Amino acid sequence: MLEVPAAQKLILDYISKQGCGGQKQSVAYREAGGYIVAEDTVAKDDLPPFDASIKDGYAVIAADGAGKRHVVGERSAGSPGKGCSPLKAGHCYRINTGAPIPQGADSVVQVEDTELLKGEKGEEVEINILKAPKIGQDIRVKGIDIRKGSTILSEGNLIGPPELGLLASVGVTNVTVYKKPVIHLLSTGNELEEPEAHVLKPGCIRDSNRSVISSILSENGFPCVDRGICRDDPDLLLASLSSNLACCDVIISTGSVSMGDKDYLKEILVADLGATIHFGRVNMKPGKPTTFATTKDHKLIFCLPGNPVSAMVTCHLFVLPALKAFVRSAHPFPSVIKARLPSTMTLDPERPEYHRVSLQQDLTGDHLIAYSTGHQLSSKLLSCKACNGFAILLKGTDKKPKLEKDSLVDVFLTKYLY
Ligand SMILES: Nc1nc2c(c(=O)[nH]1)N[C@H]1C(S)=C(S)[C@@H](COP(=O)(O)OP(=O)(O)OC[C@H]3O[C@@H](n4cnc5c(N)ncnc54)[C@H](O)[C@@H]3O)O[C@H]1N2
Ligand code: MOO
Repeated sequence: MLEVPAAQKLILDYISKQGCGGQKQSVAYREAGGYIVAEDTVAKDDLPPFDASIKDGYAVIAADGAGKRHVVGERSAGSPGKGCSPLKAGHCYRINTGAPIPQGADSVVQVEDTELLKGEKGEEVEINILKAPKIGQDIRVKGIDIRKGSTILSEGNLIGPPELGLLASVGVTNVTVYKKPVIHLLSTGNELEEPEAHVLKPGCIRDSNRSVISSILSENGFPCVDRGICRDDPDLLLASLSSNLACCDVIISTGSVSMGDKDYLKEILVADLGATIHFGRVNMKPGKPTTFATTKDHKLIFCLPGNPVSAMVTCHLFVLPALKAFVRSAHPFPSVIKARLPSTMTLDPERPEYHRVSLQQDLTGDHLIAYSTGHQLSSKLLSCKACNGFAILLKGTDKKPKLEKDSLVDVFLTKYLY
């Protein structure tokens, strides 16, 4: 039975050795959120494209020093404003934040450092500058934020909100990214019904795994195709797997991988589809029966355990890193941080455990506090509610059956902390 890090390494090694993924495509920048940049992207224009005022105030000639100025025009953002002659000594323009600096001006004085001396018909005529201005004061020079031709996004960058804003601000409306895998998701089990089932048939339960997994994937920028529920019937399973494999890069299934007499998946994968099973058991709780297989044409197949918590945990630990490696993310694994236990925690005597925790700030201490989400039964999805990480706990031994209060543990982050 493989340990979790060895299983993770095996998956990523396979993806990199067999060259799974890594194909490039051009996408409209409005659709590019969640993609990984495949080619360095350069700015088409300077930002700002002209010298601009940082303050609402007056554009002046610094050498004129403090004292009186005649107001000869105005400049507002996005419009030419009034007056267009180059600024002369003793004159100034009224200017707004973001407006172009008029020709001849070399400094901006914020309105708070001036006083109005004379106005006529609602127009300013003369002002007094209270403090001698410095050259360049409150001017955002052309290209200071981004230089035309400079690299704004590099290969490997994840496109999120600021990256989209960068593309927008320099007019790059198409970007080359790594293609996302086509992912097909299915549940297996005779007992499963759709969540909409009003009254459950005897012995049946509602399918929650597809909802959880498709949501984890989409939260991480990977849409998937929902292929519904497949019954525990070898012919149906084979037909479903074959038709899915014909048009996807990755299959994620849940259920049917343990030791039951209806757990047909592994057998079908090997005997009927000629797939290779790289591992079929992992030394972890939950998630022991997690199975990773590949076809001859290098499609990835993740058969996750049916138990809802096991499916969720293994999706985070194995599927997401694989999908991120497929799109050449520089960071396929989420961060692991140290957190403090607020109370004693009993260790599982059989397997290393990925214990669901809710990380919370401790205003007095130097670490986050990892509160257990309660009973850790593999079926109990309530133990995943408000969980933002998994505490990685070693198997308990006679010598060390539990961790003491205040112990520091490694926590695998599954969500950003707000
Ligand atoms: N003899 C053994 N039995 C089991 C072992 C073992 O080592 N030896 N391992 C156990 C562990 S650990 C797990 S985890 C489960 C996983 O089994 P399967 O992957 O074959 O999953 P199923 O048997 O189909 O389902 C398990 C459980 O989860 C419920 N389920 C399944 N699919 C869904 C779904 N889409 N939504 C909600 N709930 C689902 C299902 O009804 C079962 O209760 O095997 C143990 N057995
Ligand atoms: O491995 Mo199972 O996921 O413990 O219930």
